[in-house]
Amino acid sequence: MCGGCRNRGRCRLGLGEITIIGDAAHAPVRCAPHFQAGPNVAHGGWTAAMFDDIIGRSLTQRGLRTVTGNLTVDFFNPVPVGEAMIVEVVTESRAGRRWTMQAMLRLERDPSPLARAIGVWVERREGHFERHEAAMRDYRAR
Ligand SMILES: CCCCC/C=C\C/C=C\C/C=C\C/C=C\CCCC(=O)SCCNC(=O)CCNC(=O)[C@H](O)C(C)(C)COP(=O)(O)OP(=O)(O)OC[C@H]1O[C@@H](n2cnc3c(N)ncnc32)[C@H](O)[C@@H]1OP(=O)(O)O
Repeated sequence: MCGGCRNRGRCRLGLGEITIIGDAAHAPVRCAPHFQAGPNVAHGGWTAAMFDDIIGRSLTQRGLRTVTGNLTVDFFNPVPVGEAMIVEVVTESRAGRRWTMQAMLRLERDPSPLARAIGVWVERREGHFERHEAAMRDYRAR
């Protein structure tokens, strides 16, 4: 679970446990009603956040310490609210600290993709978050 929900013990985005199979992964997801945009349709930001979280956590579960460098989402069809869906993640390539990842979202019982994400995750250098904290302390002291 990400830092925002860990203490609550419940993923507010509605994302399930990730299963890792080699360099791929999959997870059950369900868009919570409070992310509704159009009638019974998920907000596009939910779809992007869901992909970001699932891909990022799948890399964490594989023992990689990464941050999202970029993320592009293609929306093929409306994403329903409250419906059981599956996200499937694959590793496209790796170059140094850069991991190019792709993921698809689909209904649980239908193989057609509703949305696709492609993005680059960059392995963090030691002290990544500490450097950020220090930079923010300097900024606030200005
Ligand atoms: C949502 C996921 C939750 C996952 C939580 C999981 C489990 C929780 C358990 C424990 C919790 C503990 C810790 C939690 C840890 C992480 C979770 C949070 C993840 C995030 O919080 S995510 C937030 C959004 N994310 C950012 O906040 C990134 C902001 N950014 C930067 O911090 C820097 O920008 C950085 C680090 C990306 C690079 O900086 P840097 O100085 O280390 O490295 P440098 O610039 O030299 O780049 C090295 C190579 O990456 C290439 N590269 C650089 N930037 C790129 C880009 N944008 N796109 C494509 N490629 C890029 C270069 O081209 C070069 O490639 P090459 O080596 O081939 O030349």
